[in-house]
Amino acid sequence: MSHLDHTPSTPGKFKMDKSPYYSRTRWHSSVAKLTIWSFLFIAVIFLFFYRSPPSSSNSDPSRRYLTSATWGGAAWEKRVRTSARIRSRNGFSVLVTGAAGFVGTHVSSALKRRGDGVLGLDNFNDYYDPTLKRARQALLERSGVFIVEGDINDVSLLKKLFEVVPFTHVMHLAAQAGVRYAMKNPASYVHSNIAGFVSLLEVCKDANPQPAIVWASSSSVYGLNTKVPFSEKDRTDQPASLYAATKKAGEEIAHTYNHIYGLSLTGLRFFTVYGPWGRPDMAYFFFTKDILNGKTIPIFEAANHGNVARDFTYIDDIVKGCLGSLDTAEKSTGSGGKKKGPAQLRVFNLGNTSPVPVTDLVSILERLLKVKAKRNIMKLPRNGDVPYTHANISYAQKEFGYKPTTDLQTGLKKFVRWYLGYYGNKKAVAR
Ligand SMILES: O=C(O)[C@H]1O[C@H](OP(=O)(O)OP(=O)(O)OC[C@H]2O[C@@H](n3ccc(=O)[nH]c3=O)[C@H](O)[C@@H]2O)[C@H](O)[C@@H](O)[C@@H]1O
Repeated sequence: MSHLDHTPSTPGKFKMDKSPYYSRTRWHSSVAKLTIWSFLFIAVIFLFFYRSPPSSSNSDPSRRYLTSATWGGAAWEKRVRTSARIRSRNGFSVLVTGAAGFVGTHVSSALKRRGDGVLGLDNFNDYYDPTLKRARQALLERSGVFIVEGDINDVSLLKKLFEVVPFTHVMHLAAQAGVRYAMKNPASYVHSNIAGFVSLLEVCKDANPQPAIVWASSSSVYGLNTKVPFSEKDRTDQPASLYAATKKAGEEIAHTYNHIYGLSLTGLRFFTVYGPWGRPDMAYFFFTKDILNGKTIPIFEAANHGNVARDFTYIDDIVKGCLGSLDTAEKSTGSGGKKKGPAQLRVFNLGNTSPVPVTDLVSILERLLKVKAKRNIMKLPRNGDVPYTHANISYAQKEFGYKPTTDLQTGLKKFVRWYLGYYGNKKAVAR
C-alpha cells in the first residue's frame, strides 16, 4: 500500500486511489509532456542564438555585447542616415567606432561641428564606469550624433551600417585600452584589438565604395625601444605588454589589408592622451580622484630612483591630429574586395613632444586641487609599463601641419575644471 492510499479523496479535485497501471500511464504521459516542452524550450533557445549575429569566439565573455545590442528597423535606419548626413561642401560621412569613448566623443563632436556626417558605434562595455560613456553619448546626441549600440565583431551589424550609409571614412577608435589591465584580461585585447579590427576591415574591404580608414594605434608599440624621441622609423618589435602587442599586430594587419585589398589606412600612435571627459583608468584621472579623497597614490619610479615620464598629450591636440589625418587620407583603391592599384598606408606619432615626469604631474594636480597628495613612491612594476615616452612628430607636421599647442599645466587645468564640475566635488573648490 502506498502512502497515497492514506490521502483523503477530495471530490472535484483529484483522486489518489488509482490503480498502479493508471499511475504508470499517467507518469508516462507526464514524462512525454515534459520531453515535448523541453524540446520546444531548447528549440526556442537554439533559434534565438541562431538568429543572433555571428561571433568570432563563442567562449569569449565579450560575446554578451553581440547579443544584447538591438538594431534594425525603419526608424533605426532613418536615425542612422540622418546622423551620417553630410552638411558641408566636400564633407565626409564618417563611421566613428568607440564613439562613446574619450577620444571618440571629442573627435565625433569636432567632425559634426564642421559639417561632416557622423555615425557612432560603441558597445558600452564596463571596462570603466559605463555611466560616463552614457553621459558622453547624451552630449553627442544633443549635437546630432547617433551612437549605434553594438560591437565591432558583429559583422552583420557592420554590413548593415554600410548598406544604409556609403561611409567615405572610418575613424576606428574602438579598442580595449589600458596597458596594465592586459595582464588581468588578455582575451579582451585579442577580442577588440585584433578580432574586432579584422572584422571591421573585412567589411570595409567589401564595401563599395571602400572607405578610407584612420585608426588608433598607440605609443606603446615602441616598447623597449631606447632611442628617443620615438620616430615612426624606429623599431617596434619589442612590445612590453600584450596591449602594445595587439596594437602592433593591428599595424601589421593594416599592412595586409592595404596590400591585398587596396584599403587606405592610417594608424595613429597616440601618446598618453588626457583631458576633460577622459578615461577613469588613466593615472591623471584616478590620481585626481584619490588626492581629493585623501587616498595614497602609487607613483612609479624607474631603476636607480629615475623618473618615469610621459609625453602627455592634450585631447584637443589629438583631435587636430585625427582630423588632419582624415583630411589627408587618400581614397581606397579597391572595390567590392578587389584591389585596383596601390593605396595609401601611413603611421603617425601624435604626441606633445615634451615628456613630463609623473611626479611633476602630481605636483600640478596638487596645486590645481589645492590638496597635498599622499605619495607612495614605488618601483615600476613589471606589468607592461615603460619608463619613458617621447614623440617625434615631424612626419605629421610635414603631412598636415601637426602642431600641439597645449602644455600639461594648461591641459590639466581644463581637466580639473571639468572633473569638479562633472563629479561636483565641492570640497576642493571650497579650499
Ligand atoms: O600612450 C599610450 O600609448 C598609452 O597611454 C596610456 O598608457 P600610459 O601612458 O601607461 O598611461 P597611464 O596609465 O595614465 O599612466 C601614466 C603614467 O603614470 C604612471 N603610473 C600609473 C599608474 C600608477 O598607479 N602609478 C603611476 O605612477 C605610469 O607608469 C605612467 O608613466 C593609455 O592608458 C593607453 O591606452 C595608451 O595607449
